Amino acid sequence: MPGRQSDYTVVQQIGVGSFGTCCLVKRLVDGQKFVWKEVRYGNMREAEKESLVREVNLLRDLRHPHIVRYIDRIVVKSSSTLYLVMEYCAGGDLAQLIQDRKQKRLAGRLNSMLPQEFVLKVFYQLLLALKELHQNQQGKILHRDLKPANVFLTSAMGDVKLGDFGLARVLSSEVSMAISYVGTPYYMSPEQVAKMRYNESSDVWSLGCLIYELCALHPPFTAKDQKELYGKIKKGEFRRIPHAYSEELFTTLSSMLKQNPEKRPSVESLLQMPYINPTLMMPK
Ligand SMILES: CNC(=O)c1c(C)[nH]c(/C=C2\C(=O)Nc3ccc(Cl)cc32)c1C
Repeated sequence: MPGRQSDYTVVQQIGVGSFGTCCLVKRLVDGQKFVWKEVRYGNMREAEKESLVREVNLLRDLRHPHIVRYIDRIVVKSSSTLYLVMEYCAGGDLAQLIQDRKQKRLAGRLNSMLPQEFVLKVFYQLLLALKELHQNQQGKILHRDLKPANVFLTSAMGDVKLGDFGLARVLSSEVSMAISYVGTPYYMSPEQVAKMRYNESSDVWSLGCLIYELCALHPPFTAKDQKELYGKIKKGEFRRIPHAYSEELFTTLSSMLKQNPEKRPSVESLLQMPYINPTLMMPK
């Protein structure tokens, strides 16, 4: 049964997500911390509202260790606002972590780079999350907005959970594009630039961009404006990640950033790589 706003108290605003404000909240009955995200549906068309309800019901039923758990939903009709109550991730998001490391590098501090062991852990856990979404029993879910700000840490340098997804599919393409790409669309795939269909291999492209950025502390394609960025994405040239990271990892990322979606590795094939999947390295 859906909860009520009065079941929670707002502790503080902690971010502005792609669909609205994020607040740290406490459940009054037990003091447990959660995050709720406001989704203002007042300006949505009827069809969008109906698919939003279907999408939230689908996401509510997802249970996976590397996907942020949807806990509850609260509808406040008077303000046409949906509050999605979700699992609290005390480590914040990967965008903050990358920003912190960039500050360290600018300050000339040593060890500003993220350890390869941590990068590979994030790589593996996000592959498991994408596998769960793409092979979901109730229908394939594409993330469509995989980026550091949508990946959350359970603690500092801890495990990661994928959040803030699926809703982009609900909204009409112009609305979701407008909201999803409030910032610069660094992770947009060549097929999205060409306004072609988005599919699982587009999520693989975005994951390749994300893991590249964890290594280089900047995306593979950067530009001063969107036109230049789209040109670079279509050209497909990018520098090697720092040599502190293995040739194996750079080769894998290069395969994920292939222009032709059909040439990119699948999530399944990436999970079969022993250097990524620790369960494959266990002694027989
Ligand atoms: C400065 N921000 C933070 O410290 C922070 C922390 C500790 N957690 C978060 C964000 C979330 C969090 O902790 N759980 C979430 C579930 C879904 C979404 Cl879209 C966001 C979150 C943030 C933004």
